[in-house]
Amino acid sequence: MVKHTIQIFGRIKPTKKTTTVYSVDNEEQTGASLEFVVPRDLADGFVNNKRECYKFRFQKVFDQAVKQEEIFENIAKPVADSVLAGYNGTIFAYGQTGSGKTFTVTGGAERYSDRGIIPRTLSYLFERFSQDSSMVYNTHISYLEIYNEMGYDLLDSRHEASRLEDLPKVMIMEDPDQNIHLRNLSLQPSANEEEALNLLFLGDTNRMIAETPMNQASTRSHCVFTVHLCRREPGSATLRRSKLHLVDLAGSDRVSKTGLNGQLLTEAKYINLSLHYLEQVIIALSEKNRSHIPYRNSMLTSVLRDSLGGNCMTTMIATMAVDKRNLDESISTCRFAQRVALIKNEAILNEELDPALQIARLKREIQSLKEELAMLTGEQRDDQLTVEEIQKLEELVKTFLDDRDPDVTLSLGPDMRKIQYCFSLLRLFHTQLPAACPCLRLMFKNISFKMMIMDKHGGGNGRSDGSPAETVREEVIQDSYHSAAEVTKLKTMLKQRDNEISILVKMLKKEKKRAQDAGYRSTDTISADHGGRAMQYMKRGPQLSMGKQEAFETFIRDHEDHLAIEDNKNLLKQRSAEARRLGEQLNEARNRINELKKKLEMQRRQRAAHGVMGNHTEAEEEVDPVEENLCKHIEHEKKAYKSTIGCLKALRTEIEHLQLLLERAKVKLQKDFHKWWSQEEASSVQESESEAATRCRAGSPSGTLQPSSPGTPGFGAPGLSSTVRDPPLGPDPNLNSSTFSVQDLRSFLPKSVPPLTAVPAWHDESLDRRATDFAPSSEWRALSTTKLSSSSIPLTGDQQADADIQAFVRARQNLLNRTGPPQ
Ligand SMILES: Nc1ncnc2c1ncn2[C@@H]1O[C@H](COP(=O)(O)OP(=O)(O)OP(=O)(O)O)[C@@H](O)[C@H]1O
Repeated sequence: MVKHTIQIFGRIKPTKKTTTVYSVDNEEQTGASLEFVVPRDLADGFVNNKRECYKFRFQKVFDQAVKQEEIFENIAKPVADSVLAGYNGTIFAYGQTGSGKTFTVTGGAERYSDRGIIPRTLSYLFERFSQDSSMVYNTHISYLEIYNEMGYDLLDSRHEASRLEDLPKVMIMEDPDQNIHLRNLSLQPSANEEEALNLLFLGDTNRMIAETPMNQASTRSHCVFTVHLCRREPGSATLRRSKLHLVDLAGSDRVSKTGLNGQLLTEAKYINLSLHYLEQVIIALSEKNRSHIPYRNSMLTSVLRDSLGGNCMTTMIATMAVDKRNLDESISTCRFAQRVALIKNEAILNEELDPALQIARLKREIQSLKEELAMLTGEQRDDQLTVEEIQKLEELVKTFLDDRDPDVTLSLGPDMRKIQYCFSLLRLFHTQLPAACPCLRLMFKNISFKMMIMDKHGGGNGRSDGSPAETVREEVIQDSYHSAAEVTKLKTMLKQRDNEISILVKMLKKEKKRAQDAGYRSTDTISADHGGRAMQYMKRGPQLSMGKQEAFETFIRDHEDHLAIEDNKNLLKQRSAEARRLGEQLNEARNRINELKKKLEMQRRQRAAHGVMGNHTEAEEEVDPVEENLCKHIEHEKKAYKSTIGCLKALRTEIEHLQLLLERAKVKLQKDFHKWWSQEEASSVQESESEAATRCRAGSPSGTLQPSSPGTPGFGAPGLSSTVRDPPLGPDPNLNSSTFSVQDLRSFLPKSVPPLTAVPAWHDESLDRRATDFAPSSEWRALSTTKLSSSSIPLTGDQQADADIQAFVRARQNLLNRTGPPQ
């Protein structure tokens, strides 16, 4: 058992704004300290108007410039090491909204170097597994989100969550020993780093997609990413299970300060309540002689029960923003950390026996002891070997004979019946070999066991003793007498299978092409696995119409993440090219090694042949310089090969991460766009309605307005719900400006008015021309200078298309107002 107080670290988020006066001292003997100096006038009613200095102790404080790598090395690596040793570990980030919790735990969304604790820890763990061949490791991942006191499984791939409520709900269960179990939380196996990172990505994407429209999920919910580890020595019945929780808590901002109301206030209360219960648990744990710890008050404290005052090595990262306006929140975060530092945990090695394995091992031991006893007491077993036993022995002998290793052994245990049977098999084999020639003997070792048995018994007229060896012999004889009909039948079957395969290949190709056509992303940048989720999300919405697609492209160009995405794309291309180059180098090195090996083999054979001929001299027994040289060369090539593999592996990890970042950025763009688009549509409707109302009030239904006759461009058929405010100025000169929506217009029309033609004759070219000409520059400038409203665009009469065109023009106008036309 290891007694250990919770380790607390501070991390300060970089800022360009004026900061409060603070100092970090990491040189103190007792750890580190963080001190805030608050001018007395500012302190009034602010934090505590009696003090000017606030000093807090930490294990270490990471100031603004500290990079993710250092955070991982100092904070996460020691915890990961103890998890590898079999202890439970938890790292949780606590701090106000926007102070860098997600950045620290998961990482930034822009650069590979911004990878946070989770991806780095996964990378580290899998690297350690690969270095330790004495153990078998098994890893599972779970990802839980707690929002408004409800748990959700972020890794459920069966669900296409568009809302948080669509995700499976996770329930807390407690067994009689008061152990907590999370029902419905899936544990996903991950055999390597890539799979684990994919799970992280899946969870993060689910979290992002399922965000409530009103607020960012990361601010309002707690997330617990857990690595479940099981390790054992091969064949051992003892296994060690450990868990590593990596926790990104909701923002700790105080409700009173946030000025929220309505739904947000309810949520904030929940969050504050769960963080309040967390604080209560922490206070209770830091008080001596407290017998009751109120873990059950909230889901978060129930889940973290082991991490707080239990069997776990726990570390807290207090994240802080030090701009002036955040001073009081930072001080409150530090105060919380000081209380956490008082909590003592007792981590124990989670070792257990695998009952199934233990039983099997004991059974084997009993059997072996019985056989040994029988041998020692002379009580030989006289029952026959079973068919399975005989088959197993024959396989053992075959493997033994096929093995080129001169030190190979044949272990049969103490059962005399088995030993005798194997001897008889070996004798059979031995009598077939020309005794004088060792080379031939070696060659014969590679002759299949089946052939050997057949040879021994000649052309099938031997006596059948019913042993498996005999059965094999008979099978072989029968094989040779296959009738022509049988062969034809087999050939036909083969052909059928070939046909089936070619049909399947064609289908696969078609499917692949379809996926590529539909794909938003380019396949050279995004791996198939990673793309799945984002594609699902994109497919969920309706296909973008032309106008919307245009707006989307413009939106992307103006999006704040655009530059970062472009940078990452370029970096990805660069890295992919490097990876290709390294791959080619590897192939070349492999070929060179194979060539060298062949030469070496040849050299050895020549020398051996020399020896067999008997004309070798003493000198030839010595080390052959050619051989030695070849060996050195091979070693050298192997080293280069290994180091290239190392580089390629690192590159692969980086490429995968970049792919994930791009994938996530795309999902975010898509989501932001849909949100923005619906806002534009809504305001468009609102505006047109208010304009119409103004005109109605003025008593001027735009007197010149004429209901369109069939074939007249500009107005849709009754039933259109789009928001055509003005008749088009363009193609139809007969129509004057009007500011009616179609609904308004319809209310003026007699019921008997015949339906208007939905798609005017000029529509196609005109719209197509617009769609293609809408490329930046001329059209953009024209639009921006003439301040075109949606009414200046001729409409199609198609409800969906018209709505899109209207919204698009508005959106474009807004963008222009915001950013100016693109050059
Ligand atoms: N150490 C850092 N270096 C660079 N950027 C940072 C750092 N810490 C945070 N940021 C940036 O600050 C912004 C807010 O950070 P983050 O989302 O991690 O805050 P948070 O505490 O998780 O907020 P919330 O409570 O809303 O989830 C992000 O854009 C992030 O990239």
